[in-house]
Amino acid sequence: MSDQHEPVGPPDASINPRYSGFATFARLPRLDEVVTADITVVGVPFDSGVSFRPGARFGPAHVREASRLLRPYNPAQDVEPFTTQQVADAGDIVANPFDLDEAISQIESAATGLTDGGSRLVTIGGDHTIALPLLRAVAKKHGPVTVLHFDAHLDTWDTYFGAPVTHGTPFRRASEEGLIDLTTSLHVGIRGPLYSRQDLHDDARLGFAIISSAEIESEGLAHSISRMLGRLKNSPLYISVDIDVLDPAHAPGTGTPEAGGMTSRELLAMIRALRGLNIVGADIVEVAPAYDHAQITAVAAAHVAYEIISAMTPSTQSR
Ligand SMILES: N=C(N)NCCCC(=O)O
Ligand SMILES: [Zn+2]
Ligand SMILES: [Zn+2]
Repeated sequence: MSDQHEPVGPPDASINPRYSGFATFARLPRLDEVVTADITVVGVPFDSGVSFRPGARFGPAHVREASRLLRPYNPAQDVEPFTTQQVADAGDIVANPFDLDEAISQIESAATGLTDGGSRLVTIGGDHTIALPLLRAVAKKHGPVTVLHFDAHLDTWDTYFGAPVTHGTPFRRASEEGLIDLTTSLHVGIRGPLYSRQDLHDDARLGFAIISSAEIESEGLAHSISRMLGRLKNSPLYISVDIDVLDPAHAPGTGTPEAGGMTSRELLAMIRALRGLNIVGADIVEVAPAYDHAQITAVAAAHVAYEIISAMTPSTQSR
């Protein structure tokens, strides 16, 4: 935590209209306007890894725009995430749209640079490919991490068109590379058709347990939360939220929508339950504004990021 300096929060919305000015996440200061940040929000406008609808490269700008309405006090977690600690927006990481390998290494090195001073990253994508370089950066610092992955999709497939690095494959690569804890990692919200039964066997072998969307419905939210917490233990936790974990009614603006998903209320409740765990980083990916309506998806993503940042906030007002 940055001591000596009072945190700079968002400007007062009753003095500066919240719809004016450049969009940073939650109207927070830019990283270059503060001395250091405890939590850094960064965008990765990259979607060259998608298998279906493109457009998640425009996700960061869309989520920032919708995040203008967020307020400083989060009653659901009883925290002031922007007062207790310094949160700042680092802008966007440059990722080459024509060279996937270069993009991946640009993301890894930018993420490494942004976290070298101890700041934790909350990344807004971008398609799910970006989770791989982000996990590489996180595992360099923390060793293998618990991955808590909210998604309709497993994203542990092997290749698409022979390509090993895509938005459907980041967690297989991460598992193979030893970036994740194989005994504690978990998918939440899985549903929909697969390529074959084998997908589930491979997924288990790669280190993931599953709380499906159907299980949340049949067993209830409280049961799912306790199953989730039981699996996670207390190793360093990385949270990856593919916004398509939400039902298309709650998140139409995404590239590979699947019917029968979670509500935003359920997702926010599951994230709030992570408070107090050792969250070392997070991403929110797959927001594709071209398919969004009335910012439905972007509002959900902004709130997901806000709840994650709140869950990362120390409870004691330690300043
Ligand atoms: N990561 C996301 N959103 N989707 C992966 C879907 C891969 C497929 O086309 O089967
Ligand atoms: Zn997905
Ligand atoms: Zn995904």
